Amino acid sequence: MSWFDILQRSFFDWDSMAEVLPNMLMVGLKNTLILAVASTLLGIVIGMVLAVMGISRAAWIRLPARIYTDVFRGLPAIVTILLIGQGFAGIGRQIFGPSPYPLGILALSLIAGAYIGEIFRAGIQSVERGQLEACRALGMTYPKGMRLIVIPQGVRRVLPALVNQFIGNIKDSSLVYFLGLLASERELFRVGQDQAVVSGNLSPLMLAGIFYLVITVPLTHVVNAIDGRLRTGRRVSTVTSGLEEVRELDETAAGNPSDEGKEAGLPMAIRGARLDIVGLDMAYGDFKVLRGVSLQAEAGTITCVIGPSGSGKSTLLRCLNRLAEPVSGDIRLDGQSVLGMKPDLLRRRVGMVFQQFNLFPDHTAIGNVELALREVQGLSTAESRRIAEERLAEVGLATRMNHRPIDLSGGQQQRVAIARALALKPELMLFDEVTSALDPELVKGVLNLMARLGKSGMTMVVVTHEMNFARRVADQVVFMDEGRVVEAGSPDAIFDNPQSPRLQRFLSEML
Ligand SMILES: Nc1ncnc2c1ncn2[C@@H]1O[C@H](COP(=O)(O)OP(=O)(O)OP(=O)(O)O)[C@@H](O)[C@H]1O
Repeated sequence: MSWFDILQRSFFDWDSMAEVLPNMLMVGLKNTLILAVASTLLGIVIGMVLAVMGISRAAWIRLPARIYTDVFRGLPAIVTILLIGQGFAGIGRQIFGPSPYPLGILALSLIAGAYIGEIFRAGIQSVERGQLEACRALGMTYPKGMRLIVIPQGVRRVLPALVNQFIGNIKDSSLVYFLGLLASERELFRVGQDQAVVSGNLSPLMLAGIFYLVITVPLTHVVNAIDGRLRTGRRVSTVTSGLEEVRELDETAAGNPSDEGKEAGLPMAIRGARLDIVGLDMAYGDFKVLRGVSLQAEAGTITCVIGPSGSGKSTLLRCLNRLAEPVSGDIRLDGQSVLGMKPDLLRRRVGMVFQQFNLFPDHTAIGNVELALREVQGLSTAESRRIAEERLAEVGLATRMNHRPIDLSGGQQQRVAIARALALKPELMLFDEVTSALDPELVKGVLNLMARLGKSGMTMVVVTHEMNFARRVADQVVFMDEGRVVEAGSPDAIFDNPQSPRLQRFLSEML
């Protein structure tokens, strides 16, 4: 007999394969899928609990999750399966009857949970900090921001790794036969192995191997395709030049002529609050970032904060909506101290726009704007949508409401972020270097929008390096250095008649 014939008889004996095929399908495949699906689902539940524990700030919550993960990831799967399957056999019999099958699922889940927990944790921690900050700035509580934005984004990022885990469970399910499964519970491997003994060749086992590959290989490719699609959504190609964007915005402004009490392009009537900051101190550990900052902003005015890098401008802004907590001093909105308010209630009154936009990438432009209206303000879906459409139209994005952030230019993204903050009708708006991340030709559109907003009655505090903007639109300009307000006054006083040598030097470098 030739080598070819010997190999064919051993591995590809069609008769042996045909004989085992019905059993392979009806018993083996069914049981393998039940074992793998059930243990992955239970593993996902265990993994999610472990991941949430693992990112807790409390060490006593993190520690048990760590120990669990180390133990179940460190032990060989077969050891865990035997320890659980045989160690708990008596209890298992009382609960589940003579079948060791449920204990097999439990053992596989405990192992999968340890890996899935680490996968989830890595995914959640890979979501940019700005996403949670944006949630909090919109008035969401920490758990709500995690549930609605951070965890779904993190989980989506690790979808391929989760599928790998499912594939791992399909393969590990072949170890469960060590528990002595009943004939009706045999999985693919066991069916193949038993028949191999009967037929005297390896063909039934080969067929089991082919079944494993038929399940796992296409699955990997399908999930990679789904992952790619989820990552970007349906891409819309819209290349708009920055100059075109400015024209669009100008048209929006002209298309909404001012009514009584309403400004061009921003028909929403806004009532700004008066802001008083009194002797504010803030420190990161021992490092004092703000030192006795005091300043007032009348309702409906624009205050531009300028100063060198590291002077504490962003920190001051973050104290105003309590993304950073001051050490001492006071902040008052219309005379009411914000330090006694619940932060999420305060943030419904104080909107914030960030340098990096921090839009939610999985949501469209309109989805970004309506989310907090629904989830924070509790408005109906229809009402949230109506308001979101209005706000987006006002910032010149009526035709791009269904675009995802990835399909918008930086300037358009920043305008969505402004619309998102405006939708909650804040009394005070904070802008943290909102044009610094934009290409130069996109800056003008955003600045023009902010200038229009400033005329609408909104109180605005704007941290900016755009000196021309500050000179043109600010009611007052505040110069900060080393955590202190060094000089504050009208744009003319600050830019044309600076008093302190530090401001003079700063301006000579900036202008
Ligand atoms: N989370 C933090 N932990 C520790 N130090 C921080 C933190 N955030 C900011 N700082 C430090 O606090 C100081 C003030 O930072 P802040 O961002 O408020 O300054 P800034 O004037 O806004 O600067 P820039 O214009 O560069 O953003 C800097 O020295 C910065 O390194």
